[in-house]
Amino acid sequence: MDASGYIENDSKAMVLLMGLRRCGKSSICKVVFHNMQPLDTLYLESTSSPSLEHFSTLIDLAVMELPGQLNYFEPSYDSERLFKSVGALVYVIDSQDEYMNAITNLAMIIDYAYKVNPNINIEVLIHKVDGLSEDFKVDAQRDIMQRTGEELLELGLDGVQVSFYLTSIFDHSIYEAFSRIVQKLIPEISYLENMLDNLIQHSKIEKAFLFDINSKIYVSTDSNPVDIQTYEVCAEFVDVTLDLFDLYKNRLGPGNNDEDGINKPIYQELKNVSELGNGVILYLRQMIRGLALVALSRPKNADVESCLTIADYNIDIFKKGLEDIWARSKIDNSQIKAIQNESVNR
Ligand SMILES: Nc1nc2c(ncn2[C@@H]2O[C@H](COP(=O)(O)OP(=O)(O)OP(=O)(O)O)[C@@H](O)[C@H]2O)c(=O)[nH]1
Repeated sequence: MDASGYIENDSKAMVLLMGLRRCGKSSICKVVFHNMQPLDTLYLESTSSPSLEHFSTLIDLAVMELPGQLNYFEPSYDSERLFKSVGALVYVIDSQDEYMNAITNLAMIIDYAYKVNPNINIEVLIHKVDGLSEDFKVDAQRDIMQRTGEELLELGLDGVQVSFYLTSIFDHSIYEAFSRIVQKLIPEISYLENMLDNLIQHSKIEKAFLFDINSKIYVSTDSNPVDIQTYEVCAEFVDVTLDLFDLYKNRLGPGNNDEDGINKPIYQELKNVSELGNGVILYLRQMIRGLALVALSRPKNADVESCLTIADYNIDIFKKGLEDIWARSKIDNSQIKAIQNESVNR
């Protein structure tokens, strides 16, 4: 595996989701990757065996959920192979429950994971914060960070980098956290950020996100800080666009028949532009591999039509750049595989 968390043999970045029982792992997977309504997770049954979710954005990603009751360190379980193939370890702590056991468990897992795979990203979700008051949230975060630091110090692991996120499935915080976790696994992330910076500078755009349409995780954004409300507006725009698109997607094309004379639907690129009551313009355009660019702009006194024409033109160029990056990353992967095969055959 390279530094960015790729599994050498199948070029997939793996995210491992762990935590004690009932901390919320399955709910996170269901809400983020299967669009389940948060309230419906109340009735989820306890997970008894590891489950795997695949999704393809600019990178192919796999999220594996390990059940809380599994003992990863018993000899029959090949933990070493598992941890070696992981790019990010996401550990979920239930902030509404007594969390000392979880912190001890987390420190033990970090100790093991870090020895097996020093490149692993350690990410901690302080989860279910919807039930906590603002003050309590900050206190819980400080307390969990401090206690984790102390546990790691005791194990001689004080140099290990651990990132913490406050999350809940009842708002957008879980998507924001997953976005940041996934971005760390994308080797081309700095190019993408530069390209988005260029795009917004030349197109009167205030903020742009590159969304994975299915999960609404953003795989990249420009370098301006992310304001969660802007993210929410853009994520909801993805939902509205998909709903509208589903209504019309089977439009048949007159004269667009296949060799058996059957009328085929016309391929339509996903695109939506909408002006809100406060003058904000939202723009969505399909890119490659399940990705969509969503941009927010406030043209104020400028001519909206000409702003959109310029944006269209620049987004065409951005899309070509994205196709180039994708083509290049495929070549790089196949070269790595060829080199690996060669060294195996020698
Ligand atoms: N308030 C609140 N409840 C949550 C949140 N996320 C999950 N839950 C609830 O927590 C309970 C346990 O969630 P699960 O997803 O089944 O937990 P799990 O970690 O997969 O549990 P095991 O499968 O036993 O390992 C469910 O009743 C969820 O509705 C959250 O963000 N806020």
